Amino acid sequence: MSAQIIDGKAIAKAIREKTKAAAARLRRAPALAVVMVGENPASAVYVRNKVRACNEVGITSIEHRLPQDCTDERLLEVIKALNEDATVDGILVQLPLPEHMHAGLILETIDPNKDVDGFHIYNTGKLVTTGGGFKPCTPAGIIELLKAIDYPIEGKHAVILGRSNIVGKPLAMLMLQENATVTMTHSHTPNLKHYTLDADILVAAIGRAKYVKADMVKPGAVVIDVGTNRDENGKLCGDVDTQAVQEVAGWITPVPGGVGPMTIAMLMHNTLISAQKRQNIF
Ligand SMILES: Nc1nc2c(c(=O)[nH]1)N[C@@H](CN(C=O)c1ccc(C(=O)N[C@@H](CCC(=O)O)C(=O)O)cc1)CN2
Repeated sequence: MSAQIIDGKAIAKAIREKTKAAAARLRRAPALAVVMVGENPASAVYVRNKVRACNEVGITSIEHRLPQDCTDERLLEVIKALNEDATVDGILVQLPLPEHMHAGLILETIDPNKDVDGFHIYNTGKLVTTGGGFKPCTPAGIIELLKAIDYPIEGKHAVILGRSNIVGKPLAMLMLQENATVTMTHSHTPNLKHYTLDADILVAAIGRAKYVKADMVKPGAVVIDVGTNRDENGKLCGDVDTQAVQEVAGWITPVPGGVGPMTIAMLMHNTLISAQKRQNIF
C-alpha cells in the first residue's frame, strides 16, 4: 500500500484565492502588522513568506523589524501603537522571541480582536470553551487539510505527539470540537507506540527529524507531519520518516508542502475575518 499525499500547497492556494476574492469586496484592504525581533534565519523565511502571501491576496502588510537586543518595553510600545491604530486589522509577533524577552507578557498585550495568530489567552479561553475566537493557524490548517480530503473526524482517535502552545494543545481542542477522541502524548509518555498504533489520525509535532517510523503507524491512518527539521544532509524534513511511513499510512502530508503552507493561508484567512468584523460585514 502507498499512502495518498495530502497536497497542502494546493489546498492552501485555494484558501488564499477565496481570501483574495473576499478581501477585494471590502471597503478597505485588510492590514496585517508583522513584527519580528532579531535575526533568526528560519523566522526571516516565514516572515518573508507571510508578506509575500499578503501581497498575493490583497492584504496590506506592515513590517516592524526590531533588533536582537530589543527590550520587552520597546516591543510593548510597538504593540500598543498597533493596537490603537484603527487601520490595522491583525497583529502578529513572530516566534520564537529572543530568550531574554517574555513572550507571555508580549502576546497578552496584543488586542485580542487583532490577535490573528490566536495566541492571546482570551482566544485560548474561547478555544477551550465556546469557540468563536481566532484559532491558531497551524492547528486550524490541519483541520482544513482533513476537511479537504473529506476525512470524517467525528468518532476517530486523534493522537497528537507534542504539547506546545502553538500546535499540540490548541489542536487537541479543535479535534474535540470536531468530536474526535483525543490523546495527547509528549516526551514523558511511556510506551508511545501503544498510543500511536491506535491512532486513526496521527499528528507529529515534536520537532525531532524522522522520529515517527513505519512500525508506529496503524495501517490506513492519516499521518500529519508538522515538523520542520534538517536531516543529516541538511535537507528539510519533518518529524515523520515519510519514505517508510507512506507504505503503511492511508494519507500523509509531505514536508515541505503539507502543513507549512496551511499555516500561512490560515493567517490570511484570520486577517480577512478580523477586517470583515471591523468593517461590520458580519
Ligand atoms: N507568530 C507565529 N510564530 C510562529 C508560528 C506562527 O503560527 N505564528 N508558527 C511557526 C513558524 N511558521 C509561521 O510562523 C511557519 C513554519 C513553516 C512554514 C512553512 O511554510 N514551511 C514550509 C517549508 C519552509 C522552509 O523551506 O523552511 C513547508 O512546510 O512547506 C510556514 C510558517 C513558529 N513560529
